[in-house]
Amino acid sequence: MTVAVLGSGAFGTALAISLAGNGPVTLWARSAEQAARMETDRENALRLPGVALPETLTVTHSLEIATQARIILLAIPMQKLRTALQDHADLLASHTLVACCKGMELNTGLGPIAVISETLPSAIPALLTGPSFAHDIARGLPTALTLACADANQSATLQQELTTANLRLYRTTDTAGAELGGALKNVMAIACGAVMGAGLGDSARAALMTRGYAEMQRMALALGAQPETMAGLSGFGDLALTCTSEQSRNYRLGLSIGRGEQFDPSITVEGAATARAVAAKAQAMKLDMPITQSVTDLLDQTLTLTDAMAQLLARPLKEE
Ligand SMILES: NC(=O)C1=CN([C@@H]2O[C@H](COP(=O)(O)OP(=O)(O)OC[C@H]3O[C@@H](n4cnc5c(N)ncnc54)[C@H](O)[C@@H]3O)[C@@H](O)[C@H]2O)C=CC1
Ligand SMILES: O=C(CO)COP(=O)(O)O
Repeated sequence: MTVAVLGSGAFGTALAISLAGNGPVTLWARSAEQAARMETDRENALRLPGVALPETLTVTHSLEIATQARIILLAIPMQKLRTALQDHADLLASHTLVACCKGMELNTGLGPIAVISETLPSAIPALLTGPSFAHDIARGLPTALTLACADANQSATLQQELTTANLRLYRTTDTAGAELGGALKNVMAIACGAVMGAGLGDSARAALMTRGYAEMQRMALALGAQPETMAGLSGFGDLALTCTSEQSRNYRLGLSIGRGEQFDPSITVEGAATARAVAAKAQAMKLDMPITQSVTDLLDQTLTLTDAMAQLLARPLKEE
């Protein structure tokens, strides 16, 4: 077994299903009960109902078994990643660890690659990111993602090993760009959902996506990312998907804000903590990121959507 996936949520299960088409894959579930249920039912009824688990996919609660694999995909939410790595440092050290989360750590402003490097310096950190919904991958629909690893040889090897029949990977060594694209687009998806939920229209959303992309680039380029990465799958591609589809949880959180409805707090919405982390980082870097700041204020309920839109529209006129 070459590959294991840690985290049996929607994305981890979908990736494991797709990778199982290449050969045996182990999916690690944090809960022993869930692992047993998935093994028996051959389905992740909780997060990915209606999709059968292939025979080459084994679900386990034993991290000793899962970490026999050389390549470990970490399908764990960004804000939980550090704890998960610390809790299992002895078993995960020296592996190739491919983070599959999209976000920025709230207390540190770091992305998943930096969190892996800080926590487990002997591991080889990489990132799998880009436009893809778990249900689409699990159903075998065509998907293209970005595999980012600072080491060019590792990046090429991982690209080969993690590409499947329906999951086409592009590679990059620009880990900063890949991380920031995935983190920042979630914030913009909340903004777009809010605008659509409030009935402000498709034109307003297109404006937000475009100015949101400018904001994403402002931070990413200041942090050393390549413009080509931002224009690729992990940046523009994922922004386009997440800001326009109700499959996105970030977008749906925005919709509920725009409609004045409650949102189930148990649903994983990476953009919420990330908006706050990005806003703090932007302030520290003296970067102008008004959409991110508005999303943070909306989430904190210190600003209404009407006032947020009025503020954005009243900003000084400038060149594009
Ligand atoms: N669902 C999707 O369509 C996609 C999700 N992603 C990313 O994948 C990441 C995970 O998202 P989902 O799987 O959708 O979320 P989810 O909410 O379905 O599952 C999260 C999983 O993480 C596990 N987990 C939480 N804390 C943990 C800890 N401390 N140690 C070990 N495991 C822990 C949970 O038990 C759960 O199985 C997020 O960063 C998300 O942005 C990326 C692309 C698509
Ligand atoms: O990252 C995703 C699509 O690429 C999934 O989006 P959500 O986390 O908003 O559901």
